Amino acid sequence: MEIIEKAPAKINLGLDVLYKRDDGYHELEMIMASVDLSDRLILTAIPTDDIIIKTDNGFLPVDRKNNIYQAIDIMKKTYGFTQGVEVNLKKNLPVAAGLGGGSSDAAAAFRGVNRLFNLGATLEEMAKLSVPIGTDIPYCLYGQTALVTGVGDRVTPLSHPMPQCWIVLVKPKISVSTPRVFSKIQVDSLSHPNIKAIYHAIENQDYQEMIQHLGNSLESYTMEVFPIVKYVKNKMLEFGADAAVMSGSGPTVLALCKKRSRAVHVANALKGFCDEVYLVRTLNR
Ligand SMILES: C[C@@](CO)(OP(=O)(O)O)[C@H](O)COP(=O)(O)OP(=O)(O)OC[C@H]1O[C@@H](n2ccc(N)nc2=O)[C@H](O)[C@@H]1O
Ligand SMILES: Nc1ncnc2c1ncn2[C@@H]1O[C@H](COP(=O)(O)OP(=O)(O)O)[C@@H](O)[C@H]1O
Repeated sequence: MEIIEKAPAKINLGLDVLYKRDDGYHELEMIMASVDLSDRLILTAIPTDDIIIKTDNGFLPVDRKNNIYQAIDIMKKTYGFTQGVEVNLKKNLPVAAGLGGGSSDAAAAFRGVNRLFNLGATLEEMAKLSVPIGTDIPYCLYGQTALVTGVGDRVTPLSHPMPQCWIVLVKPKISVSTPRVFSKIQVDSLSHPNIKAIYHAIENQDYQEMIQHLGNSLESYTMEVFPIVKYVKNKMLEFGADAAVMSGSGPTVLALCKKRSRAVHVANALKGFCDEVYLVRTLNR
């Protein structure tokens, strides 16, 4: 039997870093959503007690350094199934992009193993198990527009998905290390977006109000170190995006457009500057 799971990219419409916690992590307040650009995992039970990962992306680790491996391993240790698992990973998401590619793959592995062996694990149980692997995984397990707080472990789905729109994702040809960004920021010097305003705009399904408040505390650091990220954001606005904001720790910048024709125009214009340009839709959930 094989199980197919999609691993959609996550975006941060709002990301506020509140303070550094005693455990060394940062307290965050975020509004996150998912888009229709996904990795695909095919999970198959195997008789030997192994976790085997095969992927079309030759740059990814396929051992316990892969988030998928860690997710399956912790589920095996927690729920005690004896069979092994083979995972075929079709990698469509850019790596180290700020789109939660590894985290979403891990979330898909949690869901897939749960289904493959009928473990009966709840979302809450899997989210709790997932935090040591990656603080973005709890959101990816829920996969719907949500207020996310704590280190990323407290997920509160909103009663409405973010208003439908077209999104242009542009990933400059650089990789940004999330741990490095968090180790370098000075919380006192960060900007702080109004997360509550984004939250209420989405609850009111008010696209025009929502786009007024998008923001990301981590932009200032990533843009200072990688000016190309600021350049991409400015070009998106210059070519007519309704709004633009960096996703996560970057380097991907996302542009929101209500009209498809405008999104196509922005995407085509940005292809003149970056290779990795994706025209996507919000997942309506
Ligand atoms: C910044 C965000 C925003 O959605 O996404 P990305 O940019 O990674 O996509 C996330 O908070 C990232 O989630 P994730 O990529 O899973 O990070 P993790 O591997 O858990 O953490 C990497 C390192 O970042 C720092 N970290 C992470 C989360 C947090 N709330 N405070 C932190 O200080 C810690 O040093 C941690 O060791
Ligand atoms: N299944 C996976 N997909 C992508 N990256 C992975 C995966 N497993 C482990 N990694 C590692 O995680 C790091 C980037 O994770 P990723 O989630 O793509 O970044 P981001 O959270 O910024 O989107 C890379 O160093 C990559 O080697």
